[in-house]
Amino acid sequence: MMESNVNEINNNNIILQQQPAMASSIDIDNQQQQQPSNKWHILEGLKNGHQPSDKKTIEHKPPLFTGYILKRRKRPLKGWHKRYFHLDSGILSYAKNINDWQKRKLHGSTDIGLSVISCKPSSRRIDIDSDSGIFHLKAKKEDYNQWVHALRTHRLARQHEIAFGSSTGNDNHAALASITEDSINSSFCLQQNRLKSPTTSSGQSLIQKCDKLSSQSSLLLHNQSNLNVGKIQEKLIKLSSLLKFIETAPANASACVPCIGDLETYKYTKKSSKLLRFHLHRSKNKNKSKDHDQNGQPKFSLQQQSFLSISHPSLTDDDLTTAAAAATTACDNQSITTMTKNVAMKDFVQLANEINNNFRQLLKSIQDINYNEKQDDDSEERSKSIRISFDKSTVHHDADDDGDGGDEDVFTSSEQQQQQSPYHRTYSMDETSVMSISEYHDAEDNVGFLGQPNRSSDDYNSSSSSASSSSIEDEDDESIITDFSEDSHKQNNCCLKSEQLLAVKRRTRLPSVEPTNDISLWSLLRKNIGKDLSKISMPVTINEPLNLLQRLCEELEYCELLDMAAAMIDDPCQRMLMMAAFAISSYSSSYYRVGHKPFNPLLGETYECVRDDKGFRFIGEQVSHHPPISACHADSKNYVFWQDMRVKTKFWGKSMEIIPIGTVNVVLRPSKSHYKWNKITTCVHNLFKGERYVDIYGELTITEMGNGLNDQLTCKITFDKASYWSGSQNEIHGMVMNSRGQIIERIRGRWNESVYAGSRCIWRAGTMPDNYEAYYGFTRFAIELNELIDNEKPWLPPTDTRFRTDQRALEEGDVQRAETIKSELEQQQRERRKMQETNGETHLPLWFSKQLNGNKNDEATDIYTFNNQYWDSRANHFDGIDFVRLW
Ligand SMILES: CC(C)CCC[C@@H](C)[C@H]1CC[C@H]2[C@@H]3CC=C4C[C@@H](O)CC[C@]4(C)[C@H]3CC[C@]12C
Repeated sequence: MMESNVNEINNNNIILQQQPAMASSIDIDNQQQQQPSNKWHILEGLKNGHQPSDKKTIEHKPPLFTGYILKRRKRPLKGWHKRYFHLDSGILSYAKNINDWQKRKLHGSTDIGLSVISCKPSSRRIDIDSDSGIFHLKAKKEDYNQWVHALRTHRLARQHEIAFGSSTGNDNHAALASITEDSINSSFCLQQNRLKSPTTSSGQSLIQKCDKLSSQSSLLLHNQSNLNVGKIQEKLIKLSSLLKFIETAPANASACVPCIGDLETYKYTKKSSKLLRFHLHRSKNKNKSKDHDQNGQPKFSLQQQSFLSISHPSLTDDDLTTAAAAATTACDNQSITTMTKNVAMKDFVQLANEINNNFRQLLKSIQDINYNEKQDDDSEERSKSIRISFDKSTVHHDADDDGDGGDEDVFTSSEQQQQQSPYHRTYSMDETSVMSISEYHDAEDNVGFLGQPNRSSDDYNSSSSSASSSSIEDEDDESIITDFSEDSHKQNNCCLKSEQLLAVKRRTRLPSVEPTNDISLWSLLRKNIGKDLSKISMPVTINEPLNLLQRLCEELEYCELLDMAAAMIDDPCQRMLMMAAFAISSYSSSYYRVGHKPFNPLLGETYECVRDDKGFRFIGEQVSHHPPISACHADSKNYVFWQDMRVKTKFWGKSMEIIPIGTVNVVLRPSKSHYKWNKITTCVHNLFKGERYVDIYGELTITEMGNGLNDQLTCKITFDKASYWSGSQNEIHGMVMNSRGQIIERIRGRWNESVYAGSRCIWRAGTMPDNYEAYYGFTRFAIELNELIDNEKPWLPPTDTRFRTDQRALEEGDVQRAETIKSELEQQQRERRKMQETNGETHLPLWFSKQLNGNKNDEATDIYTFNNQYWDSRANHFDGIDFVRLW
């Protein structure tokens, strides 16, 4: 039922007709109880026929409900803690305990009318996917049913309130009076904030200002308790109440009538709107005309309806009808409401002005405090003697590097390092910041060189054969390091000494713009709440024309940072900073890439990427199918990089969490230091409606081993969850610690923009190419990854992704062909798997070997290491290799 309705919406067939009243909320409870208890299911939202007069169905003011629930800690895998939750008027807020709640020390709060709630009775889990994040909750046995019931009734009442407003003007006043402090945090504000609607009217900008102010105030309340902010808080509560009232009351006489007409507009815009065809990007003013009427006034009523319908997929097209009908009825009370609303708006403006002035004063005091603190910091920093010994302007490397590196330990001084460096070009960047090299290419013609495919195989043999002989038998990290150090001079030759260097002009745009996507993501995902999605076959239009192996290679976009780190032989701390910047930079491309997912590589698929201009060669292979695991290895004169990764994907109702499991390894050849770090979680919010955005959170810890010194450094980087409270997004902060736990450097920044160590910018993301929104949000480097260069073709194995036909068809914009081929290829893969199973065979990767971790049940911790045979074999045209035919 739900599905068909959603489909109808997606097919633009909104049926404007009344439906008979649905079951009461108690019936819905019963329905819910009939669901299998060991499965996740979603609490149904406002249903057909839930009309304002339908008093039986909607409890207008469900009773306050409070109590303790276990809440999963924000950092993944860190257990549960007991928290006090308070559910009033559809707003769920929580604090550490009841005392804190009474003192208003809230940890968070959300409007559950705007959330998707899913439950799993067998484990008493309740997950709330809200605009302020996902709450994973677990109730006590005796409380579970009551919580579910309370959440359901509050949610219905709240949705009802949002859709229809309170039934009379008086009710609105009552609601206004009864709004408690926590409604300050209501995601009503959050929603405004997230949607970042264009500010065309003064009212709208005030609303945004109010959002900002209330978040700032909460920060101040937490951090500057000695400042007199009580009064401001009071005013903010009032302001927030007014805002809520203004928002929920019908906008004006003309806004009432077009509600139904707007549904038509909605149908139309749905097809054309970039937002709704799941092509998402961060531009803020795109849908200006759609969100505003001719006079530039925001279409509040329409926004609310369409928001409800998509954000709450459980609301059907009929609900829209009902909402529209209710809005029309509300016109009868028009004059009363409009009058009250005008008064409220005046009050709002006055109050906002007062608060503005108050904040100015506060801001000034804080600036004074900050200024004093900064003075202290600066003097401390000046006194620090450790400085980057290497000067960015000295990274001028000559192209005539013969790379034969006769000496064992060639990297003993930074001067020598410069001579040995792989660069065939000169950096001309400001400060130490690193931009995408691809971007640099754009500016300077012919600066990139591709290793000639028919280079002498000796170049490779010398490096990899020796490595392979030792690394296969070496199991522990230490021995791997020894291995690298021993052949480091040989590895220096790896892909840089080419007899004939060929200037390659790489492409700067994809062959075709991304296709429009009108599939119903919701109908695909709704049955899979809480599940790992790797097994679901998705339509090809959800994909971008890159696969996961290529995305792993994309993590090397800012590999210059590794070269810089390698150059800092004598400065472990600065080296660690560069490693940190590199680890952070690998997430930056995700910012514009929320609209699509990469292709899942087929089992045995490989991807190589030889980049002489960047100084590395990369090889990746899909080594396991269930679970899907990708392994990769890259080496350069300065470093070796490898990782294996499996991705767990969880869908929570409105958002999707992507949890990569695996460890990234980098060995810097000159200092022989080995760095390891974990991966962190990516979450795509607003999958169905609103501005889809990606949040990356968790703690990334880089450890250094084997630098030959006793004092081994650790760098802890925290990727903060986007927070309404602090108004922050994409922020990271971290510190480098010595083995005694003393902090020796701090970093901060944003994973999508830049990283600073003190006031020094150590990395900055490259600018995006023109018109990137129409091209999957690809960076310049990403555009280059799937390009099949003629000279390379004869050297690639048949399993190389660049020969994959469905991906190529998608890249060329031929969606239908891509779709047909994709399902054929997946079908063939299933058949191969079946065959293997019946023959009792197991798949063995060609280029990586599995090291069992000893725990049979935990495949996630199996490690795949490079067997060092790929490049040798490639030089011999993969002679004797029996490739699976993948396409
Ligand atoms: C339904 C669709 C549209 C949702 C889109 C999901 C996208 C955003 C997901 C699917 C697979 C994900 C990627 C899987 C693996 C990695 C490698 C990791 O080291 C960095 C994050 C990164 C690169 C993820 C980024 C986000 C990602 C691309």
